[in-house]
Amino acid sequence: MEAEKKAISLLSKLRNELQTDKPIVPLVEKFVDTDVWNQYLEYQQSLLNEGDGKPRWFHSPWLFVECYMYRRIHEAIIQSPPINDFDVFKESKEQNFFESQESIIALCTHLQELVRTIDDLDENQLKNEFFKFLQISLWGNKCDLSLSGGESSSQKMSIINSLEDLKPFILVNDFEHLWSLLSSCKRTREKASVRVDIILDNAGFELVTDLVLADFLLSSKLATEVHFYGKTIPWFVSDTTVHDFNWLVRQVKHCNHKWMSRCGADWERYIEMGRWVYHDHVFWTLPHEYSAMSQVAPDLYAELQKAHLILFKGDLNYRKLTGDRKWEFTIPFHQALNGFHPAPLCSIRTLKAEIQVGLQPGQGEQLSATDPHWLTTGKYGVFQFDGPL
Ligand SMILES: O=P(O)(O)OC[C@@]1(O)O[C@H](CO)[C@@H](O)[C@@H]1O
Ligand SMILES: [Mn+2]
Repeated sequence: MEAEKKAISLLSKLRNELQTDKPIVPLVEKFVDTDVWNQYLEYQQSLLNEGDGKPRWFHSPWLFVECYMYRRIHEAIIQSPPINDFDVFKESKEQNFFESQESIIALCTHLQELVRTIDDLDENQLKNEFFKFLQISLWGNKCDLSLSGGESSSQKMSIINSLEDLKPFILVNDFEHLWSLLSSCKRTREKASVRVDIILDNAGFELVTDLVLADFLLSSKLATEVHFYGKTIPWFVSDTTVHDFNWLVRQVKHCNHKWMSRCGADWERYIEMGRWVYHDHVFWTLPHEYSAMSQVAPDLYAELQKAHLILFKGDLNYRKLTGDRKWEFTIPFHQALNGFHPAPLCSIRTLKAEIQVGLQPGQGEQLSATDPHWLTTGKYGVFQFDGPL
């Protein structure tokens, strides 16, 4: 109880600093990333030459202060032993999973039925199925808990039946590039292994859509191994940690629905066999944009270079890919990536923040005229690809 009281008082102090636009203060508790964070703070400070020269909550880049807020929430917890590994968002992540049960059952059933006949599918049918699983994973990204302020954001309807209706809301669709990349890897068989890396976003329903996609990639032989990347600390409310990942696979396996538990058993086997590999890296919960990765986390960059394709899930990843800058809508994605190119990559993201690149001339303006909130509601999505150099 003493520890809880301490954590709560640190959290109210944080809320007060935020609400009254206090200066952003260095982190104090020693942790693996404390020094890197404080260096970044100094860097932000060096960019300022007005006022008292201190970055403040209302006057600093949103990407930076938003990440900082989640890092400070974590600091309040690690400063309060013995509850120092408590996940403040665990309950809402689990609730999202349970509330989406019916949709999850529908997805697992679809996958299991498909897998049984997958070898009989012709090229075109396989391509259609691949596109379906990608769309499921895309719209799964609507279900984050950060945009809704932690309020329930589960998937109650079966997503598979909505895919056709949602197609007009895909603003950039580079699906053909993904298909030709993976199908040519498979056809030419020049590579013994084909590796797809998925930079995960939210736990709960979205994670199921990602695992179902990853399962399809193996079952269809479009990939031979899938590597996942999650967060090392609770992040943006719903983001996946290793505990969420393992918890979800266990839950799916122990569910008393035949096809759902079959999925869970398959997934556990993939992990045991090393066909699915989960990676942790502290870089994902730093405030840096991804063009800084090769400098700040060269080991992670080198790991990503081993992939034939990297899928970046979600809105925050998109903001970090593009540096969260005020780009023109028509700037090419490749340019906005600012030199970040460990391997061919694709962003799978519903739009929840005011940034979008790579649109056709006039497309953004037209959307603004017809739907003023198109950038932030999660109603629209993209498959945006940056291919081999
Ligand atoms: O990365 P995700 O889960 O798709 O979205 C995270 C998000 O909801 O959090 C922020 C708002 O707090 C925005 O960057 C974004 O809309
Ligand atoms: Mn998220």
